[in-house]
Amino acid sequence: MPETLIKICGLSTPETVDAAVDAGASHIGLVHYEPSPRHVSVKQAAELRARVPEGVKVVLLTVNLDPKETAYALQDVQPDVLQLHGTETPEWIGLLRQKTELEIWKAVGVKSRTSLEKAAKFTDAAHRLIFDAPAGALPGGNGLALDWRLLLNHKHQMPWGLAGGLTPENVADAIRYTGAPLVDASSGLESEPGVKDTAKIRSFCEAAKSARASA
Ligand SMILES: O=C(O)c1ccccc1N[C@@H]1O[C@H](COP(=O)(O)O)[C@@H](O)[C@H]1O
Repeated sequence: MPETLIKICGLSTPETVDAAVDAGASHIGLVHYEPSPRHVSVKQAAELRARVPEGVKVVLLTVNLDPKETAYALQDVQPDVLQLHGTETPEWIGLLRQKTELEIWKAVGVKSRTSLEKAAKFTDAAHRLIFDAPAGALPGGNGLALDWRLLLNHKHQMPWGLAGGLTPENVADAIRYTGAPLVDASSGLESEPGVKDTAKIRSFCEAAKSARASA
């Protein structure tokens, strides 16, 4: 069984970035979205990005950011992946893909099997889908889980990942139940909104790795 990829998102300090790298995360997520308690400016994101060693990928997360701001952020941060967590269309993502070599992930809120079927429209546009709970107070990062049963027997047409309310306590079950090739967590690893807890980051990575080993 291939390794489950682990994305730790919403990191905003050097200490928590280092903790996620040391714990074995494959992806470090930086949220550039002002309404979020995890928002980092382009300058902060570029500084955090610079600490991440080769071999660990950096994901810049934006929400309906306009094309000029997106270009500016990509140029300064130089992420490996751009995660789009708003209502970006396949057409817009397709245009972006023509202009950059970057890997692009599209987050999709899943409330029914229909949501999964509709996500097929991103097949030729994005490189990976991130299945999250439907939007709440924020478009994501609400600590809400989607109904994992919806993913059972779903025929995935492209690479994907599971997000939404993942914690050190439930991530192993999530991996075994859904077979997710990538898990993505943010608010479940915090002591308060926007404040990551390094012990939770470590426990999450350990639990995800042990689930992969026992699957
Ligand atoms: O983390 C945020 O603040 C955020 C803001 C806007 C869009 C997405 C956001 N986070 C992403 O949402 C999912 C699920 O997060 P959670 O584990 O339920 O808190 C994940 O991809 C986060 O990176």
